[in-house]
Amino acid sequence: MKPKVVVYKKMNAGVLDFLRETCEVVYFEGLNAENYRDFLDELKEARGLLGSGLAVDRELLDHAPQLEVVSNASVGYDNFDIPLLKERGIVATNTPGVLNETVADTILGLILATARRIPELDQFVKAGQWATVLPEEQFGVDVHHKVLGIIGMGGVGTAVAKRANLGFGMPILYHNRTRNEEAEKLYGATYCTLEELLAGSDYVCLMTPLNPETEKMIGKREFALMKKTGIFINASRGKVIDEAALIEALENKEILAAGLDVFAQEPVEPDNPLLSMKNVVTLPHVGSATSETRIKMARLAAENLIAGLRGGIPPNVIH
Ligand SMILES: NC(=O)C1=CN([C@@H]2O[C@H](COP(=O)(O)OP(=O)(O)OC[C@H]3O[C@@H](n4cnc5c(N)ncnc54)[C@H](OP(=O)(O)O)[C@@H]3O)[C@@H](O)[C@H]2O)C=CC1
Ligand SMILES: O=CC(=O)O
Repeated sequence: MKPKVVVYKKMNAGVLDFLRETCEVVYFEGLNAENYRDFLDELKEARGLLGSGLAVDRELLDHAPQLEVVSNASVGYDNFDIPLLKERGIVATNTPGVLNETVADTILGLILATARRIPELDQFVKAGQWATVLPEEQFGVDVHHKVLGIIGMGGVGTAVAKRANLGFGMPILYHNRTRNEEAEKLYGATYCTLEELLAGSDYVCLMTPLNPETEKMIGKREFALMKKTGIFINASRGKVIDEAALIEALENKEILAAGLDVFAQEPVEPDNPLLSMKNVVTLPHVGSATSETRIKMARLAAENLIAGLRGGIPPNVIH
C-alpha cells in the first residue's frame, strides 16, 4: 500500500505526479479557515507532510499520530519544533542549495533598488513629476566598491558575496559562528566580529536562520553601531531583527535606508510604519520566487519526503 502524504502548498503538476508514483497524495492547494478542519482530519493517517511555513508544533502533531516525515519546500525551518519532532522520531527535511543563486539575485536587486532609490524614482517619473534636471537631494549612493557586510555567510550569503565582489568590486566583511573558507578564498571575504562588521560596512546584509539564538539579534544597539550612511538589507526572517528598533533607527536617521524581503508579521500589516517610508524598499517574501527555482525546491522536498518514507536518510535531513 502506498503511504499517505498530505501536501498543503500549491505544487507544480509534474512534482505532484512524481509524488503520486510512490505515495497516495492528499492535496490542498493552500490552507484557509474553510479547509483547515479537513486538513487536520487528513493528518490522522498521514505518514508524510509537505509544504512550507505552517507551524509544525505540538498542536499540529497531536493530530498526526502516524507521521514519519515532515518536508519543508524551503531552506528555512523555523516553522518546525525540532526538539519535539526528534522526541517523536519524526524526520524533518528542508531544501538548501537549489535556491542560493535566485535568492542572491533578489538581494542584489534590493541593494541596488535601495541605494539608487529605484522604486521611489519610478513613482516620481510615473506621477509626471519629472519637470527638470534632478536635484542632488534625489541622487542615490554608489554600490560598486562599497563595503558589504554579510551576517550569515552560508549558501545564500556566499552567492551574494560572489556577485558583490566579482561583479561590483565590493570588499566583503562577514560574520558567522564559524569561518567560511570558500568565501574567504574565492571572494576575499574578511571574517570579523558582529560589531566590526556593523561599524565597517556600507551595506549590511542579514542572512542567518531564525532560531532562539538569532531571534532579535539585530536591535537598537546593532543599528546604532552602523554608519549613518549605512543601508540595511534583510532577506532572512523578520524576527531575526527587532523591527521596532529598525523603525526607530530609520526615523532617527541612524541609518540611511533599508531593503526588506521579510517582516516580523507576514503578510505585513498595512499600517506598519516601514511601508510609508520612502527610503525603505519592500518585497513580499519573494527571495526564491521564480518558477524555475520553486519547481527545483518542490522536487527536492518531494525527494526528501520519499527517501524518508522509505526508511533511508533523506539528502537534506535536519539534524
Ligand atoms: N527571503 C527568502 O525568500 C529566503 C530566506 N531564507 C532565509 O535565510 C536563511 C539562511 O539560508 P541559507 O544561506 O540557505 O542557510 P545556511 O545554513 O547555508 O547559512 C546560514 C548562515 O548563518 C550562519 N549563522 C547561523 N547562526 C548564526 C549566529 N547565531 N550568528 C551568526 N551567524 C550564524 C551560519 O554559519 P555558522 O553556523 O557558522 O554560524 C551560516 O553561515 C534561511 O534559514 C531562511 O530563514 C533563505 C532562502 C530564501
Ligand atoms: O524563505 C524561504 C526559504 O526557503 O527559507
